[in-house]
Amino acid sequence: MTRSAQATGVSEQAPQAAGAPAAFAMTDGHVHLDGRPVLRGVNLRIEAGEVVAVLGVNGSGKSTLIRALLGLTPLSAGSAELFGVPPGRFREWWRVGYVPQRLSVGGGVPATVREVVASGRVARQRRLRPAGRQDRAAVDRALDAVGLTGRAGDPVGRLSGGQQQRVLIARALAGEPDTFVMDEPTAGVDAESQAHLADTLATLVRQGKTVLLVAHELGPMAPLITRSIVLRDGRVAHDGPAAPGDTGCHPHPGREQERPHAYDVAGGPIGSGTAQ
Ligand SMILES: Nc1ncnc2c1ncn2[C@@H]1O[C@H](COP(=O)(O)OP(=O)(O)OP(=O)(O)O)[C@@H](O)[C@H]1O
Repeated sequence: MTRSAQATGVSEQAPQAAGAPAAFAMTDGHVHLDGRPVLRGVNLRIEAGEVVAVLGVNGSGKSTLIRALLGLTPLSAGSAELFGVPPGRFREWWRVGYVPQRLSVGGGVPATVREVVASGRVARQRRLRPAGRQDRAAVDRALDAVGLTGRAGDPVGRLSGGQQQRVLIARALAGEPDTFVMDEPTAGVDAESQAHLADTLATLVRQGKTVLLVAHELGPMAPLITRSIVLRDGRVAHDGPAAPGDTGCHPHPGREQERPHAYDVAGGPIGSGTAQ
């Protein structure tokens, strides 16, 4: 295990003031895609400072849930809020670092690693102002955090899948947000990149950042997770603390692969009706 994955220590950030709005909230959220219900009556509230894993079988609606929380996929019914504001009216986008499942600048775009990471500063920069010293320093720190300083000048297309995932994480870090949303950051990622991610995540946890991540396999990130939400067929099947060693009837975030996919609250396997 990497050094900081073991250090799940106390947050360096002051606790959230009482009465502060949740980082994410959804009330009776429904999403239909192609006329099919994908999210069905989801209720959840994620406070600032929580480190939450969203688990579930393929097609259970994990990506759709986080996209809906960010306003990237519209709700067909119900409501969502980001820091107390509906996503459509939310303006403080610098507060949220989103790490999508895949790098989308790849195909033929000759952007360098540094350029992609620097794009994470956009929400922080004032319009039409060139990047300043602070921006460059933030990009340098982000590259260093994911171990890609030496690759900064390389086209991203030349990096491995795991390294490209680290570029996306660095892009989110560069914006210095207080909240991270990561969609399967370890999917198809090599062991070295997984260890880097666990290190980075441990640092974020120590800093008191809010983290919401979708994962199939938590691996070295498992000890950092404070809460797990399991989706089943577009509904929340489990929502509770992810205590290490708690293998009772609750899903254990780090052991999905041992028991094919997540388990439901009754301890039985989640139906595979929606698996792809
Ligand atoms: N743009 C879309 N149009 C139509 N259906 C979609 C769209 N995106 C996702 N779906 C469907 O919605 C369901 C939930 O997809 P989603 O990607 O949210 O699941 P997931 O739990 O994140 O799956 P995975 O683990 O495979 O990423 C799936 O059945 C999927 O096929």
